[in-house]
Amino acid sequence: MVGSLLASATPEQKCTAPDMVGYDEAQALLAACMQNIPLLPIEFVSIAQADGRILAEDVRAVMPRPEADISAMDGYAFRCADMEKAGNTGLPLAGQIAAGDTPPPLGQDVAYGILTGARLPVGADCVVAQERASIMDGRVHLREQTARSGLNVRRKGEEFCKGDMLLEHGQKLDWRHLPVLVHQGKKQVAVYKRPKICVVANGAEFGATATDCRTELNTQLLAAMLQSKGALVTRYVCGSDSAEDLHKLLYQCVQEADILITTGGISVGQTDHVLSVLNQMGAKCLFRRVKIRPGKPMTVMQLGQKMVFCLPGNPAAAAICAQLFVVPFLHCLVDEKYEANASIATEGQSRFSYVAATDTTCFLPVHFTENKGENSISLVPSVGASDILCLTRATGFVKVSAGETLQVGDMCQMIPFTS
Ligand SMILES: Nc1nc2c(c(=O)[nH]1)N[C@H]1C(S)=C(S)[C@@H](COP(=O)(O)OP(=O)(O)OC[C@H]3O[C@@H](n4cnc5c(N)ncnc54)[C@H](O)[C@@H]3O)O[C@H]1N2
Ligand code: MOO
Repeated sequence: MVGSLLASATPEQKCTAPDMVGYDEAQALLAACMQNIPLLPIEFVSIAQADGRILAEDVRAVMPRPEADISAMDGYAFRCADMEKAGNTGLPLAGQIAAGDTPPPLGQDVAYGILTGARLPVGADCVVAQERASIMDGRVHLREQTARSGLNVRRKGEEFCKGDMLLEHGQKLDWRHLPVLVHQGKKQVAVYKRPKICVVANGAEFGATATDCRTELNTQLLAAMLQSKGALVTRYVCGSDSAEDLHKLLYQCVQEADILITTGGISVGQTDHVLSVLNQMGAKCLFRRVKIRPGKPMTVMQLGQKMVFCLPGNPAAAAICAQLFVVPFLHCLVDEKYEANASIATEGQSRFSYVAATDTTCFLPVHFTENKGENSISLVPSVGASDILCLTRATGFVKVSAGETLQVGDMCQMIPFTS
């Protein structure tokens, strides 16, 4: 089998689109293509189902929080000026207010017992904790503490006022955002539909008949990465080197997914069928191969309205290419603008030097540390594009553009890995 493959070596997979484009050109081609791709449709889900979804509306406060002046302590509420005037005689206790009660307005020269979370009577402007007061003959006396206006009061609107922007469109929702939505009385929230993605690995080394069997890794890696961006991912493996098998699988995936991602089989080897199979299916290349390391075989195609990202097979290359091209693409489906590496880069001083070849933009796994206000970025040792352990040691990557040199001590930008 090995002999026959070498003997019958055929020309590499063909594509009429720009081949071996520079990194910036690849990003520009993708950005231009994005202009014709509509945002994802919107759907309404209950708050209980909103975790992990991307918000498709701006949420402004329809009510303030706190909704009224609220006691922050179990104690006594009164008007400061009344207590000051009363001095040693204290103020008579006019009643008790618990959370959930609607108290009557505060009368002149009286105090109320009040519990944490209870609404202050209109007219009261402070609360003294019960351990800092004493009751004698039904009157409240202060111990050691002088009252001041605002003491132990959670002021109406101190967290936010009616009309304030609470959550912005495009926000990925998690447990932190749900109380805000619930507080605003929302039963449902507008979110973007999850794009359906099929991630397809291929290679006979992952099949049951392989004599030198390998463990397929990339579909797990990519599914986790893209699910965290709001996508619904299904994983498939074509465990053979047959173009027909791959064709069948990709055809099925096109029926079920909005976006296709392949990994492996996109280089120039005899069994790299991804490009030719997709071509046969009618897909057109946006760009074929990029002058980057890792990830040179990275190819993007369009099959009708559907995008197909053909990632390299080497796991670290697949991961970096997904971060560079697929994650910004997903971000763009819920935002109007395409931004490569939309995540905010972190600046630090390089602890290493690196010279990028004149024609290749390099992406290096790095570790970011902060010590006494000094940000450092160190190179994570890696044996190359197949290295999976280096990904666990790295917090992100640094781009060194083609022909550029990074020196020790230079300021550089780490693009953090998105989870
Ligand atoms: N003559 C040339 N050979 C290669 C070139 C080249 O330009 N000329 N490019 C090299 C580069 S760079 C890369 S990257 C690889 C990528 O090739 P493919 O994307 O076609 O990937 P495969 O050949 O299928 O696999 C490469 C490597 O990765 C392993 N792999 C593949 N898929 C997975 C997976 N899902 N999980 C785990 N590991 C996977 C596979 O077993 C191979 O070891 O091509 C170079 N060759
Ligand atoms: O470009 Mo490849 O991804 O280095 O092995």
